[in-house]
Amino acid sequence: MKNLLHLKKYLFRYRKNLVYGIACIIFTNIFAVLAPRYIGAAVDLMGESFTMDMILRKTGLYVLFAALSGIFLFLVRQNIIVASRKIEFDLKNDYYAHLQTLSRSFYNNTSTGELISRGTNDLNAVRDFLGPGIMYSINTFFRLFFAVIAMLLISPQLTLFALIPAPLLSYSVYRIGKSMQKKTRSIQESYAGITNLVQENISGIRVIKSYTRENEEIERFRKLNEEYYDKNLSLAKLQAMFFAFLTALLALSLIPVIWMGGINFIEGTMTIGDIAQFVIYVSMLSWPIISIGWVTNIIQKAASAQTRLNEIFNAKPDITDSTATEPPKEQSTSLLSFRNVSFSYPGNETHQVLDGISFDIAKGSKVAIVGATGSGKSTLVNLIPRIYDPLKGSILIGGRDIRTIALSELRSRIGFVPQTNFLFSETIANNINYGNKNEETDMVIEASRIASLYEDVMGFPDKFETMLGEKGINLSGGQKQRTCIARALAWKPEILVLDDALSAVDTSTEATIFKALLEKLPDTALLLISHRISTVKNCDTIIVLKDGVIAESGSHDELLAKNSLYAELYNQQLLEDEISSLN
Ligand SMILES: Nc1ncnc2c1ncn2[C@@H]1O[C@H](COP(=O)(O)OP(=O)(O)OP(=O)(O)O)[C@@H](O)[C@H]1O
Repeated sequence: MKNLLHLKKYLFRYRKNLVYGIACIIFTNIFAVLAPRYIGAAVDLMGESFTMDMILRKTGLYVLFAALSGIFLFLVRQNIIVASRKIEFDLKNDYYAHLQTLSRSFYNNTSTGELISRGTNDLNAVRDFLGPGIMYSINTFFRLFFAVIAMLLISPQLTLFALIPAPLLSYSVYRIGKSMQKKTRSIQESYAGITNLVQENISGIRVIKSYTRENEEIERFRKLNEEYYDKNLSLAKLQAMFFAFLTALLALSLIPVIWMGGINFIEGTMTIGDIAQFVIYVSMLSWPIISIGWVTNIIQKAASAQTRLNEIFNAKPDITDSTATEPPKEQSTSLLSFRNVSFSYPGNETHQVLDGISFDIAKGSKVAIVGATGSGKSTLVNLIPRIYDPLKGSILIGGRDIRTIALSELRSRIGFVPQTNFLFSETIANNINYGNKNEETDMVIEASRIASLYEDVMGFPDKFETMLGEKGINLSGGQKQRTCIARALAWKPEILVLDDALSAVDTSTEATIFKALLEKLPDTALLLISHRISTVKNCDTIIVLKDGVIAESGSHDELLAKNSLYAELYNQQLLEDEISSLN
């Protein structure tokens, strides 16, 4: 329950709405409880000599009070339900904004379906508590308070009889509600499973098709969908029983009132009007009494939903932004320096992915990183924009430890093209211009020219305004990679990192892009991860990684002269090229 305390700042923010809402609850109940008095009086008049005028006056007053109660009820909803929607709006924004702050390691351990389910189902449960939950709790309190006073004024004995079934009514609703809640939770879990499957299948549609697994995937979906359907049906059955049971229980709760009221009438201690008034009060109390059980469930559901939301809200980014403006650690002529950097992934500390990495990169120099798959190349470059922080050692830019540079500044100096590219369902121009706040068409064109993308784009009917499908599905693999490179170039970076970002581009296009980079961006330092020696050999320095350690480094010629790892890689590729040219 204490998890719900997280909401107090939101409740405080909309305190005006809540206070007005509570005031309106008091008024709606005062008028609602006063109204039946006029029905009682009208019924009593009918036992005496009366005129239509007298009856009309009483019923007119009833209508007036009922209308006033209705107006205040409308204002209650206007204030409390509207406040709950505003809080839901703020919570959703805060949830999404918080997700944006979390580090890569958080996303490594949390599935997308889980995050979507928390941001929708759990948030809805919390909203139900803030709106109907709070509204019905306060309403129940005041309705009981005023109605019971009115009933006690007529007959304390009959009040006691009228309230006898109340605890049973509340408890039954609570128990059945609990069971409904369990079923609802299970439905939500099924739904999250379906969401995950659909999302994964649509993203992986190419793999599914190429392995002709369509029927298996359809069957997998059918099974999950069937499970979802069965669970929904079971809940619908329980709900149908629940409402039938409630109606019966409500009808039964009137029996003691009519029975005791009848005795009192015969004894002459109560009038028919009193009994009519009482019956109205009992009916009037039935929903608030039911809502005690219902609201208890809403609160419990909201408490567990808020616990799950708090797990996300309390998750802290591993990478914290720096506001420090420390002076440079060392007077450096290098743009980028690694100083004895070691790293292992969170949760897998026994596996040292990088060990004692040290090197320097000067402004404008072109450096390649090569090595066998899994040797730690991507991990190394991921440390530069602080996707992860090193466990030991430090990384410096212009002599400043990157942990002391504001993340926005650090990342604005780096153009990063990761191994797995990602494009938004937007126009090509907007994708290239993604990192830049101002539209600069010239820059988009220039970047696409350097990335050898310009001619391709000009061939599309809508040119730069061509809309991309999800993840750029309507582009070829090479076009996607080049669009991602253009996006990084449009950022005008000091350091450009290409992590195997040209793997889907043919050798001659790769060479053209490399040449353009040299010509157009002479001051940009390039860190290029590639398995293709034909490109790598043109770099000023080549760093060869082996099992997370720098095995050797130097220029192409120097490394060939060493006749070690790099030479082996080179000879192997020469051989592969020869074999493929023979085929
Ligand atoms: N998110 C992660 N969590 C845990 N371990 C990881 C993670 N990413 C990579 N690794 C591990 O770190 C090691 C280095 O991976 P990395 O991706 O840096 O290699 P790489 O040299 O870039 O390989 P490739 O050439 O295949 O891209 C591998 O053993 C890999 O299994």
